Amino acid sequence: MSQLCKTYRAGEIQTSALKSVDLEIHSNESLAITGASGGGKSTLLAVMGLLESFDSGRYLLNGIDVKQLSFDEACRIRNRYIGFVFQSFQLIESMSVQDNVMLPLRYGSKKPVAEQVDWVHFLLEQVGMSHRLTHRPSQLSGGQQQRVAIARALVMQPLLILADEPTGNLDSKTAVEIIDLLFKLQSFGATLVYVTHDSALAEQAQRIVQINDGETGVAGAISRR
Ligand SMILES: Nc1ncnc2c1ncn2[C@@H]1O[C@H](COP(=O)(O)OP(=O)(O)OP(=O)(O)O)[C@@H](O)[C@H]1O
Repeated sequence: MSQLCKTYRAGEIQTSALKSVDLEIHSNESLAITGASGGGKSTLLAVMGLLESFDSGRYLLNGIDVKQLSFDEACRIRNRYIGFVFQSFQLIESMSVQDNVMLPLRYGSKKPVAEQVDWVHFLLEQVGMSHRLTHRPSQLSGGQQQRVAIARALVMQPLLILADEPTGNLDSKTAVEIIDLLFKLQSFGATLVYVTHDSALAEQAQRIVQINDGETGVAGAISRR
């Protein structure tokens, strides 16, 4: 993305969240986004994940010019290629663990239901949650909820995993386990981008980008490896 700008508008109030962001992310790399509170990290992640629009600048996602996408095309690409993990897990309370993970398949997969169920069970096994298939999210610990959210993020085999403070609500031991899990996914070929305030967690990424006051630093990204 280059010279990307985003202003939130609510009536008379305008907040310039991204003023000029230049960022190139390579396939299969891991990138941590850090910076001061209110600097635009979550907004940047939301724009990257096609959850938020932007006003000006250019964003090419896997060669696709995002500005040219219709709403429906953006939804389809988001569901098919991008997996999200949020600080607050964002699981649907009225659904079981299994149904939460299955949800993206309902809209984006033509596989027979039996195959979908097998795939969901396999993923839940990978994140250590296959023993809680029928539980509701509130019946799980924070770390368990995040594991389920990660299984849901993976169910469409996304090329890009976007995680916004994925460990923000977890104790430090569980945080390390969750970050390790995210890196395991990256090692299978996905690109991993995560926002964190925790400098130790940020330093595990191949690159760290600082965003403050809506702008990436003068050097853009700091190369770590
Ligand atoms: N939905 C919204 N409507 C209006 N302004 C918003 C909205 N979301 C964020 N902002 C504003 O945009 C700016 C960037 O917010 P953002 O949440 O992206 O920052 P952040 O770096 O993720 O912050 P934090 O580290 O505190 O989570 C802030 O000034 C914020 O007040």
